[in-house]
Amino acid sequence: MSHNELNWMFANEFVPESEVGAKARALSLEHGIEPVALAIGAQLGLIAAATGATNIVEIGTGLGVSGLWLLSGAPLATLTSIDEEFEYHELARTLFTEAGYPSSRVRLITGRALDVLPRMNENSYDIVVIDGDPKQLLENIEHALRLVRIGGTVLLPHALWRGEVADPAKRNALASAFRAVLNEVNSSDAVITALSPAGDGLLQVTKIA
Ligand SMILES: C[S@@+](CC[C@H](N)C(=O)[O-])C[C@H]1O[C@@H](n2cnc3c(N)ncnc32)[C@H](O)[C@@H]1O
Repeated sequence: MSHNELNWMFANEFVPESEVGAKARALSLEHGIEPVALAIGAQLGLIAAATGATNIVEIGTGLGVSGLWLLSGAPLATLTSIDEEFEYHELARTLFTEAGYPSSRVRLITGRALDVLPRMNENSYDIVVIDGDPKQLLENIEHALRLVRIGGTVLLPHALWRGEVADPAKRNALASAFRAVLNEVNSSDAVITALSPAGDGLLQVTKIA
């Protein structure tokens, strides 16, 4: 195994997950949902804490693994999380409650992201996490950059999409869409960007203008 692979595994296994988080992760896998990697979860929590986030939006609740990490860093924040699956929201609600987060602070909106996002206020949120349908990545990024306030951050787990983004031989639609997003934010003067190779990649984009 290469040094990079060892570091990657160590960084992922180094992070302790809460009891409810581990339960949500196990349940997610049972339901065929891919939760964010541990290292990504920890990074979401850290960014929520470091930015003093009070208003967070998430596209793709799943059973709440990423949401629990976000709230672990900003326990007083309000999380608005969108998912099209009502059953997932029912389970996620139970898990958020079990973790001690009241329903007043976890707003679960059941619906399709592209129906819900246009109704949300622009320049209003500290963090927007995009973890919904990757086929709608370009539209979701556009909405996320609209919703986040100046100084706020858009977070994109899976930004390296299964190792395909870094492989120029992979030219399928998803790999190309992720590459297009990376190129676009990299060349924009309106944002500051960092790309972490942890998990399946985490793109971090802070809006500065
Ligand atoms: C990768 S999972 C999210 C995992 C979650 N963030 C976590 O860390 O546990 C993607 C989620 O997006 C939801 N989803 C897929 N397409 C969607 C759409 N068009 N609108 C809203 N939610 C969608 C799926 O139901 C699924 O729960």
